[in-house]
Amino acid sequence: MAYRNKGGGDLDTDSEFEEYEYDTPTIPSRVAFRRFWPLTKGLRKWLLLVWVCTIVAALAETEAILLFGELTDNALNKGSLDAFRAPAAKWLAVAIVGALVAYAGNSLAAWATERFVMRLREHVFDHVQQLPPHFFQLHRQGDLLSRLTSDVEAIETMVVSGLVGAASAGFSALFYAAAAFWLRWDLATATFVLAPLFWLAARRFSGSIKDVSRAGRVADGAITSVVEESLGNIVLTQAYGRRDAERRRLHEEATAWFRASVRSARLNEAYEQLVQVIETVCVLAVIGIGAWEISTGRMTLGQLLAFAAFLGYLYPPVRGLAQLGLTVTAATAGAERLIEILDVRPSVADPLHAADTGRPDGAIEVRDVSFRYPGAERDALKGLSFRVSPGELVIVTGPSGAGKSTVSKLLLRFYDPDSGDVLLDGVPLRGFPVARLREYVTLLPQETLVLHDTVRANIACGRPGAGDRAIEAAARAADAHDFVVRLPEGYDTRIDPGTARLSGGQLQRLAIARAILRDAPVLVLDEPTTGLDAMSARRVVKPLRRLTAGRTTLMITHDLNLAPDADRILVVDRGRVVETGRHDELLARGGAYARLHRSQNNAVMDTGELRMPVFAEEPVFVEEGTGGGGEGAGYYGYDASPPAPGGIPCTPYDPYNPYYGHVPPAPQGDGTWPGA
Ligand SMILES: Nc1ncnc2c1ncn2[C@@H]1O[C@H](COP(=O)(O)OP(=O)(O)OP(=O)(O)O)[C@@H](O)[C@H]1O
Repeated sequence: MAYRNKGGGDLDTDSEFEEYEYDTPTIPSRVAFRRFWPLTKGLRKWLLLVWVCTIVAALAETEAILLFGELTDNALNKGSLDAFRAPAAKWLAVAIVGALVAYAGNSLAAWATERFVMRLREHVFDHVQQLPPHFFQLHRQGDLLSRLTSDVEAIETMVVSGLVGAASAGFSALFYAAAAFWLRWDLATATFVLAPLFWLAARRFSGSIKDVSRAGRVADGAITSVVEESLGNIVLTQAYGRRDAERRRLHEEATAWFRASVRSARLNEAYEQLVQVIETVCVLAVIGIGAWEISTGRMTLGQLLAFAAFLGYLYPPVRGLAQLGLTVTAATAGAERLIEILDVRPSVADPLHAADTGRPDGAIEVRDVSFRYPGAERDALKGLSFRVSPGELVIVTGPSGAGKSTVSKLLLRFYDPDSGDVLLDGVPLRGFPVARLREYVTLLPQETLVLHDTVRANIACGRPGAGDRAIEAAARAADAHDFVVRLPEGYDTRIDPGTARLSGGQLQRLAIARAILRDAPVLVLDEPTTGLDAMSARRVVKPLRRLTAGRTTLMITHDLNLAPDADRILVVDRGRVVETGRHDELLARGGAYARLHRSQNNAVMDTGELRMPVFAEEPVFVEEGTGGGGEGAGYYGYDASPPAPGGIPCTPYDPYNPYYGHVPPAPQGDGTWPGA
């Protein structure tokens, strides 16, 4: 698969990387057919039956035309009603049989092709779902949508026209031609000499039609992308007055589509008109030769009319066959786009012999792992090594782009390392079937993923088949039950990915409930508090602690407020672990972690109120030495627990308490917090 840089030049920055897109390979129609042929398994017998029906229907029409010749010569020419009855009855019977068979054949053809299209859609969809994350960064979502919808429909056209239309046109042309030869071989030969003209005309147009169809499909994908991206970013569009810019973007893609559509219509029309002219030449040739034959008495008028009728019937299938080439060629442009996707291989595969481990304890070892994203120029991880014991909570932190999220992708086996190994309970992850591994390792991603379904289904997707009690228990443990029951339909309230019904923090608590229900021995939390305001972040801390208790947890975070809770902290930089230890050890060491911590704290302490709880829990004044509220010397804290014996009075540990670890300031005269 070739990468193409829209701007040209070498691939060197990430943003440039995003600009890359795949070049759709061009393939001949027969290769496209061969590629999708296996999907017709089980349907082929029905296709054969469709063909039988087509043959019978074409035979019936041929017979009807012969009866028309007979009627002309015997009944019309002689003006005899007696000579009319028998052929007329026969014609009617043949027409009824032909109609019934054609109806049955066409209905069966529709059933078989729609079934095929359904299979194809599911096949492509299923395939896309296994593709690695970078594939989705390289393809715009709108383009993928258009491939899964309109390009699949193009294959439908290919199948309907290719398998059913070709058979129908082919058999009809064959029978009408045979009948025409049977009637008058010399006349038939004279007219068929002109038949290759149809084929030549189709050939002349097919290349251009394919090009223009391909351009149309690409433009169609681009339009869907622009619309989809624009609707997804509607707030940005409206708030920053980007309507004109968005309109221009749509206009550019729509112009490409407009050009392709107009050109396609012009090409098709030109082809149609050329074929009309060829047909007229053929008809004139037949009438000329026929007139001469009748004048010499070698042919009756009935024969000439029947012959002309055959030609009249013959041209549509012959034209159809030539046109069909064009239709199939155009549809192949859609097939190419699907094949391009089907050719992308998932980055990981199930092992031939799966490890038979049972539920693991959750010991993780990352052993000298190096990894580079496909198409990237730099390693994301370089010789990364660390271990996590069962039940440990390890925080992975470090500067942006250090490789933290890449670790989570390797742990869930979105990718396998290029060298080194990731092991779970001593077994390399490659030894686990992907589905089983993901039962053992649960990811809580940064963005909260919501299904278009009820709250209940959104929690239950952590463990399909979970009962209502288990769902409710998980929701309670995630501190979600109270707000869920206040929703209009409680657990049956429908939510969707863009829901405004629930806040970011509430959605995060639903995600925690889902992870609690999944009950995996290993958890990977990717920035669990990022994107949440201080209040919401504070509210997910308790549920997070319940979730991580007793599980091996790798928490990827920039939020060092959570760090004192961790058994160990790994500081990752440029794909390697540069420091490891507990929060206080690392602070005392004064290295990379201390710098990160300082920069974060400076940023936060500058404003102070960022970490100030606004209304959730009233700070209480704790009298020194008594542990109770009251007047006199003491400190402000979030609960009434006594200060550390002999130490500086300070609030009990709470990552979101602005005065945690500091001597609290004196209350102001009006009872408010200083700086509030
Ligand atoms: N799909 C991708 N293709 C190519 N390079 C990638 C891809 N995803 C990430 N990278 C690169 O790999 C490196 C590590 O990325 P990663 O997302 O793991 O960093 P991170 O530490 O999680 O950063 P952040 O804290 O900003 O999320 C970065 O240089 C990034 O640009």
